[in-house]
Amino acid sequence: FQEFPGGWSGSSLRGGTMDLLLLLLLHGLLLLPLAALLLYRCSSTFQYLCKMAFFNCWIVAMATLLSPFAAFRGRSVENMKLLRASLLPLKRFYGIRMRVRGSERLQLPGPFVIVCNHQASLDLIGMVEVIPDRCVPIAKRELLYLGTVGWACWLSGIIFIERHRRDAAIGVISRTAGTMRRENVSRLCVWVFPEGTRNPGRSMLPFKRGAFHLAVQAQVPIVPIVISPYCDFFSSKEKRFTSGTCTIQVLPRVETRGLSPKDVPKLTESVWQAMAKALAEMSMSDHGDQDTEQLQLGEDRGSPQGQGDTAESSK
Ligand SMILES: CCCCCCCCCCCCCC(=O)SCCNC(=O)CCNC(=O)[C@H](O)C(C)(C)COP(=O)(O)OP(=O)(O)OC[C@H]1O[C@@H](n2cnc3c(N)ncnc32)[C@H](O)[C@@H]1OP(=O)(O)O
Ligand SMILES: CCCCCCCC/C=C\CCCCCCCC(=O)OC[C@@H](O)COP(=O)(O)O
Repeated sequence: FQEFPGGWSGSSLRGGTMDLLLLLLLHGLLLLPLAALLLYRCSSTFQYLCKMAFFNCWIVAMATLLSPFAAFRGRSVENMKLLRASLLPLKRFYGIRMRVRGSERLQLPGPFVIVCNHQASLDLIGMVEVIPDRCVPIAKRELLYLGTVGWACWLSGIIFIERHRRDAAIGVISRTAGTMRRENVSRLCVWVFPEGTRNPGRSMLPFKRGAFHLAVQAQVPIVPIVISPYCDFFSSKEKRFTSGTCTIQVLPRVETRGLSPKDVPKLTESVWQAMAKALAEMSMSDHGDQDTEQLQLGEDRGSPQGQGDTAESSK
């Protein structure tokens, strides 16, 4: 290499450039987290995206970690305990305060079907707050293809249906009813989102009938659960996700003993009405807050089989 005036050689010049690049890279590495932090503080959209990314990453990470342990047991509803435990901390990360009302209504000795409104994937956080032991959700088949998440769901006994293949879905539901009847001794409960898809906001879609056929076929009670609207702290449309309070209201159970398939439309409608009323009351009051008096009035007026009181637990 040719000598430069001042004694700089080509290689030392290249070395200097490398040093400069390294310095810039180091600054970049230091500045990037700072910039991200600043953006997180200033932009609610960025905050929403980060929180949702964390939600999905957490689920994938937990599924990947836990599936091998669950696999030791094989496909079993007992694995739901692992899945539940892994999702329980999420509410703390997000600063979501959960209030559960009427949880004693879930302490039934026999099997039953839970029906719950479905606003967003965030419902998982509410679901794990109240889901009883030996209870499996019915989920869309697409979840089965989400790698380790699908594997974890399958190992936990989650029931998959193809929503667009009605006959196949009805077949799965009938077999589930059979299992519920057979496993009467060791009680199996099923959790269904009867809207059949996510529906953000303060209203509910008309219910699909599968959950109600299931309960009638198995001759087991239906326990409706209403999760208060997330609007105060979460909106996927507005890309907003802050901390907040969520109320989960367990409604009185509805008996199905003696009912036949022809009673299903009326049964579906009456449960929808009871849940819509509870949801409307929650929407009107702050954070889905409701006083006990209102609830008891609701029970007297509304549901066919009012049971239990309205104990509240705040977690
Ligand atoms: C760490 C790892 C963590 C992992 C976390 C993951 C956790 C996962 C959590 C999981 C969360 C996942 C959350 C999710 O994935 S939510 C999505 C999945 N859930 C659902 O789809 C809800 C259940 N679906 C239904 O109930 C639908 O009814 C089906 C799919 C069955 C049909 O839908 P469709 O739109 O076609 O119908 P329709 O309801 O208007 O009914 C039409 C006709 O069919 C009759 N009919 C219906 N059913 C039955 C029956 N069983 N026996 C006899 N007849 C039946 C009915 O009476 C009616 O006839 P008629 O009365 O008009 O004459
Ligand atoms: C090899 C493949 C690798 C795949 C990588 C997996 C990435 C998966 C990321 C996150 C998994 C999160 C799963 C959350 C499940 C939430 C359940 C849920 O809310 O399902 C929606 C369903 O009720 C209704 O769906 P639609 O509203 O009809 O739509």
